[in-house]
Amino acid sequence: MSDLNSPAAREMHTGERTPGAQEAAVGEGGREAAVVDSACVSMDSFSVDTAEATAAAAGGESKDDGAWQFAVGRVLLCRVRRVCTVLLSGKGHAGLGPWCMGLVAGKLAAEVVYYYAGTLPSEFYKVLGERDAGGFLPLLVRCMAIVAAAGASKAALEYASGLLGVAIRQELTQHTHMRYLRRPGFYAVASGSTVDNPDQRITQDIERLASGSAEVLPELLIAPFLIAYYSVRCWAIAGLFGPLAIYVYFGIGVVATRWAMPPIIRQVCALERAEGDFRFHHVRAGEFAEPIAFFGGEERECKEADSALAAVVGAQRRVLWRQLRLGLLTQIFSYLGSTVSYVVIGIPIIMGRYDDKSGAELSSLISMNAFVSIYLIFRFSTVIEQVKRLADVAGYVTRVAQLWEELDGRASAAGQPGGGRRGARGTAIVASGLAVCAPGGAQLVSGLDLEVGPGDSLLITGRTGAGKTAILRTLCGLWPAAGGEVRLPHADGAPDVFFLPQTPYIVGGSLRDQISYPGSWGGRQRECSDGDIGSLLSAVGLARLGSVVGGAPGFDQRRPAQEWLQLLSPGEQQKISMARVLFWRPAFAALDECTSALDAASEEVLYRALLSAGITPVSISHHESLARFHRRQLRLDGCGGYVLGAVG
Ligand SMILES: Nc1ncnc2c1ncn2[C@@H]1O[C@H](COP(=O)(O)OP(=O)(O)OP(=O)(O)O)[C@@H](O)[C@H]1O
Repeated sequence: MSDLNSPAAREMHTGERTPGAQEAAVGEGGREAAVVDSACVSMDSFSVDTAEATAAAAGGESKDDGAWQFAVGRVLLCRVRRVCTVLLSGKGHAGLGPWCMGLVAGKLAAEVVYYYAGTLPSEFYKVLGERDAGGFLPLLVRCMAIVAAAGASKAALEYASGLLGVAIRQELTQHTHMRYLRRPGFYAVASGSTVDNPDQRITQDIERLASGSAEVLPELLIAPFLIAYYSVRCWAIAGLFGPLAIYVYFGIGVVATRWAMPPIIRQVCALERAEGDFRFHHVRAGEFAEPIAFFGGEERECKEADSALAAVVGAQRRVLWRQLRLGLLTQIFSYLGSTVSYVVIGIPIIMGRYDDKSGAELSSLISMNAFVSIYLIFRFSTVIEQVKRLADVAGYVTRVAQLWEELDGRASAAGQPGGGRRGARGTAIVASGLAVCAPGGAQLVSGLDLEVGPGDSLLITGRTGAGKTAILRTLCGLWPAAGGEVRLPHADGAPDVFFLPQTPYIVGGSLRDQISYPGSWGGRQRECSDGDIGSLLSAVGLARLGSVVGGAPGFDQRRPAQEWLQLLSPGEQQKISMARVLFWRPAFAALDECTSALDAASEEVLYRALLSAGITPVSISHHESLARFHRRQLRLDGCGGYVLGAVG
């Protein structure tokens, strides 16, 4: 481990997670975080993990595999344990433990059927060898019934295993949603670059983890029972030498796969990252099709897409290469297994153990012996093969757990005292000595003293990049205050400031959903009636939208977000956003260039509607024409300083 904790190894740390966040996760994590003991996520293993991820992402192997295996083993085990804890304490299905146990019981029952199917050849050897015409027909009927039952149980078990995969996926995804889609983690993780492609981890990696483990786990769980049973049977027929030889053979297989598995986990992680980047490129190209077409940027997009594809293909090749190493081992192990079975069967025969048997009895015994020992070897081979699949599952466990750990870090960092603080509730927006810093640490505004009371509207201006939006982010709590204090007015136990971002957010759903988004706000629930929709559309100058959707009967007609985006121009999207403010009637509205796409007349209509609804605006704008709707102006100089005064 020491070489991996060296400064050189630490230099490889990519910033995928900050050590501070990691320590915070250890110290202040949630219920599941507590399950992961601190040793699991210590700085040592973290260094190894991120250094390795860097190497993997670069497609290189900079480290000694032995140390990597140790780190993977320790960290990975804790992550697996965490996933299991989530599944076993699941809320959605009253825990998946009974589910899993049911499937294991089913598999064991099916094994009884397979056992009887396996002994049939031995019985046929005996009946046919003794030319027993009377026994042949009943045996044939029994054979058909047993083989049909074996086929039916295999199909039923595949169905049950598929259902288990779906249940695991639902449980893990809901657990992730609960942690991801809430403050403070969502904004930081979704908008930052702390873990790559969180969306892919939630939508795809969890699914692969679930389907993979639903197939692998029951096999591994029944393995000890079957191995014990067939060991006893093998011992009874071939003596102690039989199971002993097979055990030694299996031991060699375990050591070999232990050596070949970790590089696959690492490459699966790198592949998933490349897949996520590739998909992101296409999602973005679709989202920005119009600007790309206006720019004539298709050729460049094609080059970028090809280079993202090249990264995926390269990662796939590396995974296949690592899998070949493990595949060679598992396949050779499987095929050599049949040779071991000949040894197990042959030695007792050569030693004269069955010399007293007739020809038919010996054929029957050899067949039975072959079945028992080959089945025991098959069970061991299955374990080794499942380990190969487990390597892929482990890659997905790593990616999903990394996302959880990042969310833990965010949650606990939010609870820790930072440079600034959020003070007691009041009736005004107050900033005292507020220092605003960008996540990289660059100071944007310092020593800001500000109080905006009801009716005391404020316009924030300054050159591009001066930190106007940064002030709103800090007031809202999306960014922690680097120093000083923030206080927000409260009503119904929640902040009474509606923050409207620079980019309008149009959701999928009905017109009623658009206007009443986010459904409940600031601890308030409000019915959005047909009358509300009609009057709000008129207030923001969007009455035409009412007729476009077909009047009141069309207010509840659901449309995908994409369709709304085609139906509404950027200016109309801003009007819809303003309709939301008017619908929720907050005491204050923080408006970040919310009328930037509107003509002056429409801007005036919106601001008059806001003021007559008694909403105090705190606006960011480059439009001087907006000054007349505000009492005071905060001018940022772009160097950390500011001037606050009356509009004039
Ligand atoms: N997530 C981030 N990480 C690092 N720096 C950031 C981040 N977000 C914003 N910044 C930086 O903070 C500075 C202020 O950004 P901000 O969005 O507040 O500017 P602004 O004054 O609102 O500009 P504009 O008039 O263009 O909207 C910018 O230089 C920007 O690069």
